[in-house]
Amino acid sequence: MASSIEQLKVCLVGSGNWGSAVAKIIGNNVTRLEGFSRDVTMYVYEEIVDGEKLSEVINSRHENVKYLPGIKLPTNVRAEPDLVSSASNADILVFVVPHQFVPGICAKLKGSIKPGAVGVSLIKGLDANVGGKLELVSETIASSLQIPMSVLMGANIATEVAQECHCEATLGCKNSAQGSMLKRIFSTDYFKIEVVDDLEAVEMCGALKNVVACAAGFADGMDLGSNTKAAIIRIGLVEMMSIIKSLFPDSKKKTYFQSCGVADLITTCFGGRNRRISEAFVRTGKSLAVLEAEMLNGQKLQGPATAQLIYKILEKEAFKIEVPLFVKVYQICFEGISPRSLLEIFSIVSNL
Ligand SMILES: NC(=O)c1ccc[n+]([C@@H]2O[C@H](COP(=O)([O-])OP(=O)(O)OC[C@H]3O[C@@H](n4cnc5c(N)ncnc54)[C@H](O)[C@@H]3O)[C@@H](O)[C@H]2O)c1
Ligand SMILES: O=P(O)(O)OC[C@H](O)CO
Repeated sequence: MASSIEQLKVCLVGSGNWGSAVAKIIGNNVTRLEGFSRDVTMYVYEEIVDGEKLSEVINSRHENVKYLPGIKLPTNVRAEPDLVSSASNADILVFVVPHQFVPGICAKLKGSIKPGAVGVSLIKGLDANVGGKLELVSETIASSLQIPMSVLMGANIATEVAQECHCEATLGCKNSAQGSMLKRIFSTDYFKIEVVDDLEAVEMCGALKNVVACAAGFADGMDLGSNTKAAIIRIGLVEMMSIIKSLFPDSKKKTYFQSCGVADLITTCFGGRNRRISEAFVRTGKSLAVLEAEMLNGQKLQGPATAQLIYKILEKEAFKIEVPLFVKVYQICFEGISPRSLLEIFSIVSNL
């Protein structure tokens, strides 16, 4: 960490829907908190929107018109299309890009990070290392950039957070001083943060709930009703706990009662894009890739890719756990089996 008299500078690596909502929070917080620089940079993957560069639109109108329209960003948040320039003098790096882009971003940032910088990942997804073993996104970033990482996960539909609806989130952090410091930059009177040290379980919850959301969306697409969706959420939670316990035996049960656990699972199965696209997948018969392109306006899906990774890892490790819901979501997304086969999970479910 930088010395206490230095003003800690924050960089958001990412400027999508969630990145922009969090930029609003951090941009406002650093203007009232002691010890932080007012200047916040936000890395923008440059694109042209209605004939203008998105980074220039954000800097002139203080609004991310593509990914978070209708929400004003603080004027001290500066959009920067050059990744290395945006991040190289930051003390706190907030990673908030779809997980698909993490390896490319880390490769570009390697060697350009300020000594003593710390990172926090808001990314809900998983990675695999060169040996094909599961790797947390926070681990990928930590090992690639040689910085300590924390994670922030929770029931946080970005637009609702940006509209200042009451929300909670879980900060997974192994170092209590870093946890307190990070809590300060994210906390507001409408965004409540709880710090826990069960980092791995917090991050895994954030990634795995997207797979359950796909199952919830398939059920919605088949008009199966609320009771069936509740059963899917329950089974999904049991399977999430089973996967997490198998991979991280020291993980704690109480973590599931944090915002990152049950709460995020519920919100994502009702209000998230993974649910929405999965419903459309059943109703229209179009591919997930086509629906992602047609319906998400540049936003990315995380659930199907996470289902695929988990399936491959469980297969490779020959795990002795039963996760029929996770397997069905993978098979529906990638092997062309009928969404109706999801109903088969009800005859083979495991219990807590
Ligand atoms: N949106 C939410 O409600 C929400 C809430 C909590 C967590 N999250 C998580 O936050 C993470 C980021 O999601 P988001 O919603 O901010 O993003 P998003 O899906 O809204 O936007 C996609 C982003 O990716 C960028 N991009 C496209 N191609 C790129 C490339 N090649 N390299 C780098 N960036 C590229 C786009 O410019 C855009 O900023 C995800 O892991 C998501 O699961 C999202
Ligand atoms: O829109 P989703 O499905 O990516 O979910 C958004 C958030 O993760 C909910 O907390």
